[in-house]
Amino acid sequence: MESPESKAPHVLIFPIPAQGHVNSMLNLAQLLSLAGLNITFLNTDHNHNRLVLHTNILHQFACFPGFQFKTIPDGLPDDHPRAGDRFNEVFDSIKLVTKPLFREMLCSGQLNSATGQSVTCIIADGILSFPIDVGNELGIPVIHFRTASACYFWACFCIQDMIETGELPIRENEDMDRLIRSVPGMETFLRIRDLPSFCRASNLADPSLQRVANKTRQSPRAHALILNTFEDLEGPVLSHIRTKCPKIYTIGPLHAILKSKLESKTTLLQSQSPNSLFEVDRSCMVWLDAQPLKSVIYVSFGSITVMTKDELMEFWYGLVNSKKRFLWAIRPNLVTQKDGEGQIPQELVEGTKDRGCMVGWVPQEEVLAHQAVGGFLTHSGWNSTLESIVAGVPMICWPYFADQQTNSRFVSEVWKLGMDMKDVCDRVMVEKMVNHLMEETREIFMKSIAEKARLAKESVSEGGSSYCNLDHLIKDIRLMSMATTK
Ligand SMILES: O=c1ccn([C@@H]2O[C@H](COP(=O)(O)OP(=O)(O)O[C@H]3O[C@H](CO)[C@@H](O)[C@H](O)[C@H]3O)[C@@H](O)[C@H]2O)c(=O)[nH]1
Ligand SMILES: C[C@H]1CC[C@@H]2C(C(=O)O)=CO[C@@H](O)[C@@H]21
Repeated sequence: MESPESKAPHVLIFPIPAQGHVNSMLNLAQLLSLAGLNITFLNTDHNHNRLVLHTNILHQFACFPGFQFKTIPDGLPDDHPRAGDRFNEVFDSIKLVTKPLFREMLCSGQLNSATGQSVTCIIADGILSFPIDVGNELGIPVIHFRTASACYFWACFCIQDMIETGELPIRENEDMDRLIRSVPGMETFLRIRDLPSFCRASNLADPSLQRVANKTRQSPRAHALILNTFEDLEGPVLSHIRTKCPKIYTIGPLHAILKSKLESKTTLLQSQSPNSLFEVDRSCMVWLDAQPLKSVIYVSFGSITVMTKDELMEFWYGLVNSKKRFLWAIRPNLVTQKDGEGQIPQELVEGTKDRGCMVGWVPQEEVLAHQAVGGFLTHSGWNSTLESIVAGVPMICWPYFADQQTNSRFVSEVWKLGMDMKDVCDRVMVEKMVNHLMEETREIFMKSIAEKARLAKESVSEGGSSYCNLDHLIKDIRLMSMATTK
């Protein structure tokens, strides 16, 4: 017999094991916990250990009696890099190892909440479809949460149409600046080079292309779709997505809505730390404190970008030659091949000593909010893009893969929040772009990003679209749980 308490919603949250997915899902987990829901956050063993090692995450969630962490293997050895160039291996391993365990965990009741409640709703990463199958089998509603942008989601949704109209696969010697016609709403600005990176495959059977196209088309099977975006940013594209997925909860920027909800809860706010899988080096904040207002370009390529040593050197030379101050987060596994190894040229050593600061991993939200930061050279990961918008920091985009190619087109051409450097990596271009952003075009970009920052903050404030949508989502989850435990 179910007790009345068993009707309290118990939400299982399950991200794929990547920083950009884990941190936005953790933000959502905290928001739902604040609303009094029981939450189980299912992380891979590997990432859970990294989170525990580098953050105070256990302490941060300890105040929520209905919250628990559970872990599941991703099937990979601990020393696997899990970086962008090898992420297919992560997906293969999830399919082979994690998928059957996930089903088993739900069937066996291992994922019941701390108080014994069974799962009443699953919020699963939108790039995975097996949680929908498991949910259907067990009568548990599943909500898809796609952590990337809506513009990318829509481009992925249209891959099948691009194939049918012959726009894909991209032909040899194709003009990458040719406009794509089969993504409704983007006909006037979306070029081949701006498509999700997986569309660059010459073979339609390419596993990454197949995955992203197929999984995106599964979202209408979910009870609803959560997107970490806001209506005033991606309204037009959201209208298109709504024709396929009518129930969409736009509740972003999640980091900003969480911050605004925590503002009145001083003790909780104080215990917050970045949801980082890497060790945060705070020494850069001391360095930033000593720099003049808006003088620093912050450089980071996120958590899974990899580049060659030669590419790194082009960025380094460009930054030093620009004569601007720079803060560069260089992850330990950012550089793949050990090409061009040798001594660092003296001019780089000197230029960095005078004007630069290089660390492994920074507290990015704090860095972007620092008064010394005037620009962001980014890989255009969606969290970074949203964090930059909220902080009002214009961007230079150097997309690496996935949604980043599309995000950077929107940042530069649609929203006019910065410049796109995609497919180019040379020191002269880096220098030129940095100088443009930090000097010539600075006022224009600052004005447009300040307006977007205002809209973002409005959306997460009481009465704003994301604020209200989060309330609706919570109500929906409560209703679902009453239906599932009847
Ligand atoms: O030194 C650093 C660098 C990054 N971050 C944080 O790490 C996150 C990075 O996320 P994101 O910008 O989204 O990049 P990725 O880590 O590359 O995220 C993956 O997941 C995102 C969400 O799906 C996608 O948009 C990206 O393309 C994909 O690569 C952000 O919250 C940053 O604040 C830090 O805290 N310190
Ligand atoms: C590792 C990448 C494969 C696709 C994923 C994604 C998506 O939602 O499609 C976004 O960015 C990347 O982290 C994921």
